[in-house]
Amino acid sequence: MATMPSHGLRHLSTTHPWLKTFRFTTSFASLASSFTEDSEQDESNSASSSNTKPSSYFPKRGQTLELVCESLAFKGKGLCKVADTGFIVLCDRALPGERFIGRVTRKKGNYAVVTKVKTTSPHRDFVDAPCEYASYCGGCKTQNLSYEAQLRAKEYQVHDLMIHIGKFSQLELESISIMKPIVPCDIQFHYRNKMEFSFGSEKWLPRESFVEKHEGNNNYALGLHAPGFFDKVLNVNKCLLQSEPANMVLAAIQDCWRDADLGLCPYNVRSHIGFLKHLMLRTGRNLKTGLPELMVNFVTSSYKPELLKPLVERVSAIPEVVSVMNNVNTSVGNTSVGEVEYTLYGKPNITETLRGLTFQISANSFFQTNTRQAEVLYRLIEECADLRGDGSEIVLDLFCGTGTIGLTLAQRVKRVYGYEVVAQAISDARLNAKLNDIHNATFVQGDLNKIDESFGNNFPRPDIVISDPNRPGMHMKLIKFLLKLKAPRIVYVSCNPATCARDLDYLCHGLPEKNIRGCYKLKSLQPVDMFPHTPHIECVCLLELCDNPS
Ligand SMILES: C[S@@+](CC[C@H](N)C(=O)[O-])C[C@H]1O[C@@H](n2cnc3c(N)ncnc32)[C@H](O)[C@@H]1O
Repeated sequence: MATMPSHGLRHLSTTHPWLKTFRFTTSFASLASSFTEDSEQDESNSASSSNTKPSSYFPKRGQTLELVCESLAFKGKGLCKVADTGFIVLCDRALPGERFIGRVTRKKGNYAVVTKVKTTSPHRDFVDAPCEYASYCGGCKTQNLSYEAQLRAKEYQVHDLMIHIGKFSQLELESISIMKPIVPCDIQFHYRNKMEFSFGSEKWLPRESFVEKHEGNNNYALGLHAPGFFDKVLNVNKCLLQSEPANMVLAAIQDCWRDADLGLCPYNVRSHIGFLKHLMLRTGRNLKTGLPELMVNFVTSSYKPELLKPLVERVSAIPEVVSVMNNVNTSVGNTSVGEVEYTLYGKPNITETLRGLTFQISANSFFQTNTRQAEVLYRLIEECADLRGDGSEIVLDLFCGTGTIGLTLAQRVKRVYGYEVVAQAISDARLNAKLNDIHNATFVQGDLNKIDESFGNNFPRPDIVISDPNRPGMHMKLIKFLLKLKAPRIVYVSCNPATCARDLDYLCHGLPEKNIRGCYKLKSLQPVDMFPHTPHIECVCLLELCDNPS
């Protein structure tokens, strides 16, 4: 199989007529194009659909509207309807119940995007945001909403998407309890084990504090990109989502990196000149003591260890820091994965435990970002898998990453087969199997968007398929493969309820216009909150093969 990662959303926008008619439906399910990251593609589809269905109402760009936010849509945007028209507008940082004046900034197919000009009456469930950057930072968007209200909004979103995109009935979802209440995250701050900050030569400042343009090092920033700005960075000294020791590292670096004597300058994403690109902080756990251990990863545009030396000395003095890495990325792109990686201090990886197994995490390997809630998620997956435990079953782990799900099931099954596109993740998965003395797991690198007829020849028919794709969901080729494979049970783990609903629809109801028959029944759907204060929602879905597929 080829190994080029690709995005499977193209088929979302072309095969679903609802995408073209959402003007006439009421909920954010109809705004699925805005739920996806490949919005360029979907925008053009929505725009062309607006030509085919001319609307009687469309606000003008620059027009101000008085709006009330009804609910939260994908990416945490507030969904509002223009009074008397039902026309849908989306507004970043508008929260349910909030009445506000919004200015139309963009028309997107059959809906518009507005920016908030002024709140006229606040939203329901208001709480003070503990983070000083909460109003600007792109990471947390709903810190001002009580956690209970955040959970309600997420649950409502999944429910609505399952009805409008998944085409499941309210009766199915509610009366026979297919949809379970969302599982809350018991820790709502300091839950992230990985944060990536950017160095920038242009500090982003909120309008009210923008007095004059700062020159020289005063304009340098280390933090998170302000939403919508690829070149401006909001300087942050602390992030309430990461661990306390990670905040100590961030503070230590902030304290010294601008010192002119050090000769350090951030990489400028416009001129492509400069040295420091990103700072990645990963928190793991010391297996002997159970205490946190930290990896600090400097991503730079070239290899100049002498320049990093003062920073390395500073952070390695923090007892929790056991690894300082340098990923050298010479490309003009903004990614943090280097072409070459150097260990500047300590060891090249950190460790973590999950479901009783040990995992080694390197700078660029994928690992669930909320370890504590991943325990909950994996327990739910295991419950859905409902293994007999007699070592007779075969598990197919699709989109296996570093093998974590498959490995946590391996001890109770005959064999696990894992597929994943990233080569490094596959070598990590094999290493993790060895580390845990697991010998019945096979991990194969391959692109699941590019499977052909031969896919499936190298493993026996599985009893259970686990599928955990990233946000674009499953490619139609894979859906067709699964419908042909007819494994008795599929556990679908999703981080995007919109594409999840679409894939469940295909697997359960088929696609009659393409002569594709669904053969699964949705038995349970469990939303899980892995990332409080952010718009992200995880779902664990159990599908069982129908006796008599309709
Ligand atoms: C949400 S992660 C799940 C990882 C893993 N199951 C876990 O729980 O840690 C999705 C994984 O799918 C992989 N992936 C994305 N597109 C893929 C493709 N086309 N073919 C195979 N794997 C892909 C990503 O590299 C990533 O590791």
